Amino acid sequence: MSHQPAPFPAARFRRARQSEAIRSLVRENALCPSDLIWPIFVRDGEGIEEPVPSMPGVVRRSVDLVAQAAREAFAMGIPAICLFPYTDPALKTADCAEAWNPENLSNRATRAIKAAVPDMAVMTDVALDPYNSDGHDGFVENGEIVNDRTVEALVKQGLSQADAGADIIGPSDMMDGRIGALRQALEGAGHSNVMLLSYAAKYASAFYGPFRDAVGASGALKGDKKTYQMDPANGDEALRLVARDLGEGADMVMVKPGMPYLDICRRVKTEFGAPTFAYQVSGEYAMIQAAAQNGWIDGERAMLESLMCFKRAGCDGVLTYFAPEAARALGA
Ligand SMILES: NCC(=O)CCC(=O)O
Repeated sequence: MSHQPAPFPAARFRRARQSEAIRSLVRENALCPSDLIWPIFVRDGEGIEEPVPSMPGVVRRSVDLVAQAAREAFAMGIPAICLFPYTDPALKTADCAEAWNPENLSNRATRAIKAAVPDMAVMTDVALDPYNSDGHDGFVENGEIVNDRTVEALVKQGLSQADAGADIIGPSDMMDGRIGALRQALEGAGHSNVMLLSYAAKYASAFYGPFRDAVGASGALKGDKKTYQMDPANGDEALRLVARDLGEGADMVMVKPGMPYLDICRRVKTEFGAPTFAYQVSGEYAMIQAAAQNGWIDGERAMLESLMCFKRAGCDGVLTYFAPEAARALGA
């Protein structure tokens, strides 16, 4: 910015901060429930809500209660929900076949939500980790996570999700070439309106720990995900990945985790101007909740501040476990 402010006292910046009325007039960004995508955990059974200990306030819900939660969230102005299945360990195999079972938890939950709240957008997760006995997002051969055979499986998984009624498919696997393969397959199967929200810049992060508890993947994972998820030291690479995924047919892109990566969000938005989302991941959620529960921070203020900062960094929206709480705090 080359513009120089007038010298003091002509310029007194505190004039614009003197009251809530004035502050609201000059506020540069706004946070609303329509900015939020709510990730939820689905489990088997009926009438079950089971707390996730490492994510205070978050539960795993059976499909019937997922539909009810979706109805309530949509009534609060939250436009989209994102499904993550807690898969029975007995269904986790090396061939990951449960991932494209039309009757798997994610597909059943999608159909239940679309039946209960047809106007709510349902987003699903494309990656093999919830179904893989090795806990990885791709197939493991001789200790290596193989790319191209995994992409073929991801396409089957994505198509089964689109067939179940998903509006937005979110490939979170970080294999190379999956966006183009999915886009081509969706077009070929008559799903040309199904959107791809690419987890384009997904980092190999320590902040995913509580999520792995929530989906029951902590025990299964052998090794780490550093050969496919990004090195937290890299920024330019994120731009190359976003360019690649937009070029292959992604409609929207994501940066993940969120709070430690706001510089990446800003660079992506400024460079491409595409719909840009951040994922405020489980570890970020858990840190705020744990500090609030200890009385160390004001939980509601910290939540709203963290979400507003995503907007300021250029994000069009945020995936956050706080979605319903934030919508309530925003007066929905
Ligand atoms: N594919 C989805 C995730 O890995 C979520 C991570 C988190 O919330 O920690």
